[in-house]
Amino acid sequence: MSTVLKARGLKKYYGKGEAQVRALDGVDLDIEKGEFTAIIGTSGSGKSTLLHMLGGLDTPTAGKIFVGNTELSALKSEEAAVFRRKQIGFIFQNYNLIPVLSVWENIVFPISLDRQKPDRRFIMEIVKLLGLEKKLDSLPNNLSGGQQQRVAIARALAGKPSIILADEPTGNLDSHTSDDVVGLLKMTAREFHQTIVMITHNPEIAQMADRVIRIEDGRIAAD
Ligand SMILES: Nc1ncnc2c1ncn2[C@@H]1O[C@H](COP(=O)(O)OP(=O)(O)OP(=O)(O)O)[C@@H](O)[C@H]1O
Repeated sequence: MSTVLKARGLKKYYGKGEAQVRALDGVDLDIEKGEFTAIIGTSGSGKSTLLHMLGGLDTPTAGKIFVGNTELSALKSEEAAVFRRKQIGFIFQNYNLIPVLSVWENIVFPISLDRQKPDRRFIMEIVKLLGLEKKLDSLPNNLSGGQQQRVAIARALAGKPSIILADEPTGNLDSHTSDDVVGLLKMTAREFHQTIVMITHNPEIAQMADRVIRIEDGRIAAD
């Protein structure tokens, strides 16, 4: 197994003095290729902060993050954005689809930002696995929550990133749809050898993971 994502001495402090919040307070973490990791913990424990740091969406107060052999935390913001779009797919609770673009356009949008050609054959494979082939011309608002999240999964996978980071992706879905969506995510990621790190409040969803990490007060409390 090889490590695809590594954090060392990761800290994120917000504010100063009395009002300072230590959202992350020294996290060391190694994520292996192909692993499906769930991150659990109470509200405010630092889960989203950790995920955002791991994906380079925000910069740490201290510590380092490596994606493969690249130190993400050392890249300048424009470099980091390009690197991120190639290596990391994000899935959020609120889907974050663009309402005026069709399903297909949403799926290929991050690829078009880098002026690359989408691999249509590969994306159609994902679309079929996710059961979206009849929805490609629809607008996101005409889809159910579960369908919208499947579009967000297809978008995250479309650029063939090595890592998928998902922040409470089933938070707006009923339990049956949640199981389906995570099952599909797990299946597609396995098919394409991708690594998943997913925040969840749902114990059933956490049970579907290979590894469960509990965050408490900005630190890893159990692994
Ligand atoms: N931009 C910010 N400015 C100040 N404090 C912040 C900021 N973002 C997060 N925090 C604080 O950092 C701590 C960790 O927040 P974080 O969102 O990482 O928790 P979480 O475990 O993801 O919570 P939830 O499960 O409710 O989403 C909280 O105390 C939060 O209030």
